Amino acid sequence: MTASIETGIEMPDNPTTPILELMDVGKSYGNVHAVRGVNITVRQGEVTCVLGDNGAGKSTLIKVIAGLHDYTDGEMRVNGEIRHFPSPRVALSSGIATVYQDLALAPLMSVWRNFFLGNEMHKGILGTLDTKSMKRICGTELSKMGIVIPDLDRPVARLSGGQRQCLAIARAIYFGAKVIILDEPTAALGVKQSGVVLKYIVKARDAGLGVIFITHNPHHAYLVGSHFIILKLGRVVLDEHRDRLTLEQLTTEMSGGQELADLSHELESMDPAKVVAPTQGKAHVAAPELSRDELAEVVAEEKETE
Ligand SMILES: Nc1ncnc2c1ncn2[C@@H]1O[C@H](COP(=O)(O)OP(=O)(O)OP(=O)(O)O)[C@@H](O)[C@H]1O
Repeated sequence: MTASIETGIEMPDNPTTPILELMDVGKSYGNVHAVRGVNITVRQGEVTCVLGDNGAGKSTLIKVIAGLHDYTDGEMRVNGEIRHFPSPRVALSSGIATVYQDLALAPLMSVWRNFFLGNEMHKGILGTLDTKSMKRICGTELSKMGIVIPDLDRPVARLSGGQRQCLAIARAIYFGAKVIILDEPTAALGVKQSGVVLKYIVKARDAGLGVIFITHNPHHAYLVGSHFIILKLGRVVLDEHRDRLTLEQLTTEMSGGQELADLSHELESMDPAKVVAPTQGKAHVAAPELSRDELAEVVAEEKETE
């Protein structure tokens, strides 16, 4: 193992060995197959984007990698070794950190207290809190990753959503993450704040981490992603590297891809004269108009079948 100069994070000696690999991984809850046959390779210095609609299996995938649930099929390898994590703590000690949407920050506590929450530094025989060192390290780590928070005593509740996300990510990196899973980090943010987080994802990537970016948003994913996986009903329906995929293709695939194309053809083939504009909130299709002769034919046919 070697340590990255920037972050002090241990990296595999052979950089070609993926940090994390899922091979045909499946997870069932009783009869419900939440994910099936999932293959994902996460490498250091790459952002792997996992996209999918509601119910696609994203949360289940996070839970499997983060050690909340064990997988029921396939293999998960960390640095080439097959692993089953019995708990999130074990996943974390193996360098896999997850930043959930609720961030696990204490809003009324200061920035530096949150940075060290659960990992406080102590000094002297009385074991008093080493406030000075914690503030110094917190400031250095945040500025190393390009986050400027002038007052580290400020309560976290007074930071912007983007800054809070970055603080949670910086904390995970400082405490040894090699793979960082970001659960929809831009979902609740506006454009500017999303930009703050996306820049930070790039910084984490450039510091040599393997980033798994879970999102609904193909535009955000495409700005930072090295490769893209779309899950649908628990299966991988797209797995492509950036150089083989355009934003347009990714957006189309995310919004339904082939299904939308089929629907579009179906709609185009419908006679517009037979589709009536919505009336009082209800769309209806007009009954086909028949000529007198056609009507007589239909009546005759119906009589025959009676
Ligand atoms: N604990 C559980 N027990 C039974 N079924 C579950 C459980 N958790 C998830 N599922 C099912 O597994 C499938 C995938 O759910 P999952 O929550 O992983 O999807 P998701 O992509 O994260 O969706 P969302 O974006 O809505 O959170 C769904 O059909 C869901 O109902």
